[in-house]
Amino acid sequence: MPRAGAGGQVGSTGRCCGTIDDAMSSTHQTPVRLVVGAAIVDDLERPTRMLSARRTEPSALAGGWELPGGKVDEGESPLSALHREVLEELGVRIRLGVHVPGPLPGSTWPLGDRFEMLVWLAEVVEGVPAPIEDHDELRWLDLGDLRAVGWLPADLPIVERLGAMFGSPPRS
Ligand SMILES: Nc1nc2c([nH]c(=O)n2[C@H]2C[C@H](O)[C@@H](COP(=O)(O)OP(=O)(O)OP(=O)(O)O)O2)c(=O)[nH]1
Repeated sequence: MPRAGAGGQVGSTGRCCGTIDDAMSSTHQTPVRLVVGAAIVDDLERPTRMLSARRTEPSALAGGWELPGGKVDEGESPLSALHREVLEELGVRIRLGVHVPGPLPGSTWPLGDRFEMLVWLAEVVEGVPAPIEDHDELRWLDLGDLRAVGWLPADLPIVERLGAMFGSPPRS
């Protein structure tokens, strides 16, 4: 699996190519915007729980649970964006684990028509997560019960994959 190394700068994903490096050094071939998300676990080496966050906006997505993260800004690398978003939203610094490959070219996960997401495992190295921005509640989920919250629809395949990675497929 790709390591969580330094990434190139990117503003959109570009669907042409087949690797995460392509997604991370896109040439803006489509209007699809790149989003990054962190599957934050309690311990990267021996995970037992994963953090979920409940969105507050926009109204169409409010109340849905998701992975902390957000859009990659123009001229920003995906990994810088992920660290920035997690710090802004939860007030914590993280250490990244493996990339969680998605099904699209560039190893991204589809989020409707307008967004694609790169996902990494992560653990907190400084601070205690709090719903500072964009969320009104955080919840640690047992890895065997990842479906305990109402995930945004686009997150369900990601959660399924994470459950398989953790060796405990989520209950339906
Ligand atoms: N962060 C995140 N966004 C997700 C997930 N699932 C999902 O469908 N999305 C959607 C919601 C949004 O339409 C889009 C990401 O936008 P965002 O609102 O999180 O990005 P952001 O924090 O940079 O927000 P903003 O500054 O543009 O307001 O992707 C997920 O697990 N995490």
